[in-house]
Amino acid sequence: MSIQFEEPLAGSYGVVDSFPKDFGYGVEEGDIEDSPAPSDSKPRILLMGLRRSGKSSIQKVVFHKMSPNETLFLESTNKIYKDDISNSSFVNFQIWDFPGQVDFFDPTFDYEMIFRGTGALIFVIDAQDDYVEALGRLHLTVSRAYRVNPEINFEVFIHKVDGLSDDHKIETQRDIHQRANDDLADASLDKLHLSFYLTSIYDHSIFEAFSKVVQKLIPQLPTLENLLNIFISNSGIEKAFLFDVVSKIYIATDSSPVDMQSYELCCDMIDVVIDVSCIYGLKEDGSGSAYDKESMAIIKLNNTTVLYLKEVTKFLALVCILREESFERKGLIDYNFHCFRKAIHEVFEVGVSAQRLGTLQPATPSLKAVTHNGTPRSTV
Ligand SMILES: Nc1nc2c(ncn2[C@@H]2O[C@H](COP(=O)(O)OP(=O)(O)OP(=O)(O)O)[C@@H](O)[C@H]2O)c(=O)[nH]1
Repeated sequence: MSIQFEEPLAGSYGVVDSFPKDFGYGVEEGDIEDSPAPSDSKPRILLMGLRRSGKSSIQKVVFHKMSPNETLFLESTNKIYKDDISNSSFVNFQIWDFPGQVDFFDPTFDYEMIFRGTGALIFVIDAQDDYVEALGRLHLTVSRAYRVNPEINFEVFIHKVDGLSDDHKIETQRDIHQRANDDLADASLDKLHLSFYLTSIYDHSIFEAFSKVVQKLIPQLPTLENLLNIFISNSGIEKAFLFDVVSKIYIATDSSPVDMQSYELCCDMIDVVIDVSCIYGLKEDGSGSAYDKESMAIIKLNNTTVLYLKEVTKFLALVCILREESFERKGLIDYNFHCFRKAIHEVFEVGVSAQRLGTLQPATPSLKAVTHNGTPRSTV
């Protein structure tokens, strides 16, 4: 990998001469848009938890733009609801929303089949309720799933924390963490790792948590982070997120720490851009798309910060936060962005070709392979 710094422009910024091209798969290029994965072989993200813990609300708010208040009227889920979101999103998964009363001892419930093709299991606990029963159910669920497929990422959403004070949130998280891990230790399941998140549909925490869940399932994540690091350090940018536009999940960011405010700002920018584009960007007969190759936006804030959004792929947008003085070198930023965009396309094209040629050797061969929009797909 070589990066050239352009001398006269700025001491510390430069032109990105080339991004790394060989990402380990090293095969011919292919078409990024075709070869969709058959829907049943897509990896699953399971949403499980007790009744009324908030599973359907999470799925509707994150992937279907439902406003949080509307979830008050959601009916209870009675059977497994499979939501395939890959037509509109980079997130090429099926989200399976389970009814709260799922019974592992019911012979018609084929949990072996379900867990075998699962990438992540999200267990939702209602933090506003007594969570003793939920902890018992969590233990039963994860221990069953782990025995069938130890590759699953186990994620616990301590949900509805909007009703809790800051102290109470921390105490609840500590208590749930402690009890859940004690239960696992008692069952000699110390290797089973649980990750915990405090979430609410009434703020951005649910999008942030889902971002982290999805990132763990993207085999190219280190490459994407590396590309973002190279891009921002050569362009004088403070923070950059690669967003899945439809869900506002960020699938990668540079390695500087994420602060919630920056993330919220970037999410809000996507909303503004898509809303304005829907109103004023479509053709007179209503045809066209609110998000396409031409999509880009610049928002200057009153604190000398600039937000810069640009289209990367059909599903992805780059949103950057930078200072006004750095934005004076817009030409340089745009040139570096051009190289960055090309590299991102190559990452996913290479993945698709490898899959087509059957030469891909992902980190966990039993589960992950790359699909047309870049996310892993099950090979079971
Ligand atoms: N305060 C608060 N309420 C929430 C949150 N998420 C969901 N809810 C509410 O919780 C209630 C239950 O939500 P659902 O999404 O139907 O729960 P579920 O887990 O899918 O329920 P079942 O389908 O019965 O398993 C609804 O009234 C939601 O509005 C949250 O983050 N905060």
